[in-house]
Amino acid sequence: MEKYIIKGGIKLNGTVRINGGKNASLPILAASILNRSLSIIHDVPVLKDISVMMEILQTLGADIVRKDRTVYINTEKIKTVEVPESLMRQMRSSIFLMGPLLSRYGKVRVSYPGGCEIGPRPVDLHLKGLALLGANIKERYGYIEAEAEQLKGTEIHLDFPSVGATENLMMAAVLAKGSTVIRNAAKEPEIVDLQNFLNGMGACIKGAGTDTIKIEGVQELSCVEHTVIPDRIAAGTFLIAGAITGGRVILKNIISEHLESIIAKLKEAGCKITSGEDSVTIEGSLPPKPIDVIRTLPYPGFPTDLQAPIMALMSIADGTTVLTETVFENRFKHVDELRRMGANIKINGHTAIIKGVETLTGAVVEGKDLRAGAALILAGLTAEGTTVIEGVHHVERGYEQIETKLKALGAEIEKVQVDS
Ligand SMILES: CC(=O)N[C@H]1[C@@H](OP(=O)(O)OP(=O)(O)OC[C@H]2O[C@@H](n3ccc(=O)[nH]c3=O)[C@H](O)[C@@H]2O)O[C@H](CO)[C@@H](O)[C@@H]1O
Ligand SMILES: C=C(OP(=O)(O)O)C(=O)O
Repeated sequence: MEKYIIKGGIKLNGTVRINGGKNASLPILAASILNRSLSIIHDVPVLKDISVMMEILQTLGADIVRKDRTVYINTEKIKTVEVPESLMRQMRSSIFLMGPLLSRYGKVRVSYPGGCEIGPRPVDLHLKGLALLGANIKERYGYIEAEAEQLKGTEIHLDFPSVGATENLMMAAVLAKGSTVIRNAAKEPEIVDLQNFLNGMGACIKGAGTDTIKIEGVQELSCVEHTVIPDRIAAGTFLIAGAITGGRVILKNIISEHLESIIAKLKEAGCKITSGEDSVTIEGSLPPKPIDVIRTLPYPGFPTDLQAPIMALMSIADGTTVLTETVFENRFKHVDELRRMGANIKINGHTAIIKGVETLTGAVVEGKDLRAGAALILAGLTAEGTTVIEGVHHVERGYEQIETKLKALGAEIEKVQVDS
């Protein structure tokens, strides 16, 4: 078993390059199925979820080569439309295979996807949308099967602006006959990136980034070359690392517009932040000021993926913060672990009331999901003494070599192998 061991209390100082986004890369890799030819994708992060998606594509018959940060995928020889259950269960994003396979081959068979346990994560909106596009869907024996000789453009109104459903339906509609309109679509930057990738291969999509996306079906698609947008959640995490240590951190390769909601909250916490064209600098000052209210919301609201990290910061604020999680049912698994480190947090339904304490203290804790793990690393960076964090495999789903990057900023952090 691997663990992170952190000696806290060091102000971080230096520059970190933010890698291409996990959440942007995953649907884009799945979308490479659509062109039945070559996709060249730059700045694909080296992460567990990405290797699972590449393994799935390879199992389906795609040729994949990674050279450094660029992935070359040729999907000309896809030979099956069934994704093995063992791979489906490894992450939530395996559901992205449905739209492209159904659209391209008229058939798909997958099991229910896995992923972090942050509350129920149904796929009803994905399936409802695919059915509206004309798919005949059967859910039986733990599998979802969908068939349609030719998907047909239609109007889809999402009950909730689900990121994954918007992306899956965009991919499904690209080769459908006629026009599709997705209303109440999610507006996340990763959806704009997917639109740009798909349009790069010849799709005709407009409106990503707004709540109405229009897709005019086309018959054929071709090769594409694309660079994935920077990971705004990793960027937010490193900004909080600067804030929580009272340090000075410069992020390179970011799109500052994507960070507006987190930057606004970190300014409320008393941090000095300056944004350049593709960089941002944070200067933290301790103790952080409390942020009165934080509510997670779909983009451009405060991202649920930064809820746990900002809670770590507010644990040492000079006052009380009320933080409400509105996107996921059960995303407070970090709270008990932060309490072990001395945090004073009360939970009332979906709301956490965080009374800042003067210092956190090192303890043995477990990151039970990806962002919970990140929050505990952040807490460990500020805590007195040594923090041992279990659950490295969750963190590695979404952060590329986080320990190496934090070390380069001056942190005392090691990833160690421990006999379990
Ligand atoms: C790979 C990826 O991009 N993951 C992100 C994506 O996840 P994901 O695409 O799974 O998130 P969604 O936006 O779909 O989910 C938001 C909410 O909608 C619900 N829902 C979703 C689909 C559905 O069919 N039915 C339904 O009820 C979910 O249970 C959840 O409560 O957006 C989330 C919200 O910003 C982020 O936390 C994830 O990091
Ligand atoms: C919940 C997350 O990812 P996924 O949707 O891939 O589980 C995340 O990135 O925080």
